[in-house]
Amino acid sequence: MKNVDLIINARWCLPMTAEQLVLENHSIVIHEGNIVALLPQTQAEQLYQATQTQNMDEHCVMPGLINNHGHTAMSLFRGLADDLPLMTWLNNHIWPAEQQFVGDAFVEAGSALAIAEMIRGGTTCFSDMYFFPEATARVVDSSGIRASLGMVVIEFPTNWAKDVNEYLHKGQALHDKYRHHPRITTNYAPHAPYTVSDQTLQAIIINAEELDLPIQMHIHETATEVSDSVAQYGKRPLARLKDLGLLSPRLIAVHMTQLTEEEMDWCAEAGVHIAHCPESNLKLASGFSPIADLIKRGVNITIGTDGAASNNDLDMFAEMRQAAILAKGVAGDPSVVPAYQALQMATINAAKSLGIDSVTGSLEIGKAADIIAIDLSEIETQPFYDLPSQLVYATGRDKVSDVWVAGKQLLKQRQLTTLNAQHVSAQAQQWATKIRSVS
Ligand SMILES: CSC[C@H]1O[C@@H](n2cnc3c(O)ncnc32)[C@H](O)[C@@H]1O
Ligand SMILES: [Zn+2]
Repeated sequence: MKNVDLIINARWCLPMTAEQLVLENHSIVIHEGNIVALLPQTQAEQLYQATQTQNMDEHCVMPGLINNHGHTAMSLFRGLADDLPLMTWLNNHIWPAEQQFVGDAFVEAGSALAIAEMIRGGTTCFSDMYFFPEATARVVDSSGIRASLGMVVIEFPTNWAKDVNEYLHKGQALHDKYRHHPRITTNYAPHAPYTVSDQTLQAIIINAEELDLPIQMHIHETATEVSDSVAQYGKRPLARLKDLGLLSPRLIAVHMTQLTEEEMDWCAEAGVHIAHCPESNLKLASGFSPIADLIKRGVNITIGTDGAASNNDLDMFAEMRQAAILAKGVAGDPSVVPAYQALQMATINAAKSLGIDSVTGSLEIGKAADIIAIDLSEIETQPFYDLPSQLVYATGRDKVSDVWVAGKQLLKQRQLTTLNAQHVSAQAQQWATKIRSVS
């Protein structure tokens, strides 16, 4: 008998390693944060002795979800400015509010709120793009979640940095500080084609190559972005970025709602990843990303919620369902984006885009134990025929009962274990009082 830290016995297990592989009555054996075995429960009982055993008798366990694009601290702006198109929302509401309120304390409180919501919704890893990422990093560190934090660049002065040099310098400092952290990685995060110059993008491409990092950027979010670029540069944004050499497997292009056939071919040829944010795109009426056409070409599609100021939640279960359903409507074909594919987008595809698929994104021996348990015993998930279908089309985030990241339990029977829910809520309410009083 081998001694191990934890065994999770699950009625159903969806490891996300091979299409439609559903394991029944299996055990996930975890030691020092990693998965050391995944085998039938009867065998596990003979081979391993665990310090702790968790029986998930009516649950499905699967890899934690990866929210591949968001602005965590913006959770404090949830509901501040709704029902507006993107540029009105940004220019008249969000950017002025950010100028007034965003700082280290705001980002720490907003990140705690967002991370608490994500853990309760089964998200074990997120990719972020926001100011004061060191404040987010502190909450990532203390909460136990996993994250890829953006080294942001936006070419106007903000409370975070006054010019490009300062943005790049502060980004580099973040990278240096966390380069050996077991759960924090970094990415370059130039905001958008309309806020970052050619020269800066060229510098970012070189830096990303040197540090071997992904680059995330809002691209082709709206038709206005595309027509403005044609007026300013004589090119659509993607053509401009292609000429600069940005299209590569490093790039995670966020949104991509406006795409020609030729542009989709470029993405496929260059190995560009896409962070599809269907709810944010729908709410801002930005358009729809043609993900079924992109998938046909072999483009790796991942899913993000975007910030809670535009979504207005960080619910990856809702986002998976929206991605699957919207794709069918846009393609006029119900067979596109079946449930399993939506689950892949929210797990292994995102891990690949972030360069962390050797660590997370599926339940496999040697990977970190980033695991969620979903209770399938309730009325809403009866009867039961097909596990992926049930998870995407019938289950909600409220059915996530338990969450582990690197083997540490962050949610236990729906209770947060590393964040104080009352304190997080109280802080958010205090910020709202302040924001309300001056808005
Ligand atoms: C450089 S930090 C991120 C920056 O992006 C803003 N933002 C939030 N959501 C969106 C979106 O959907 N499109 C473009 N920009 C967005 C956020 O407010 C920060 O200023
Ligand atoms: Zn965004």
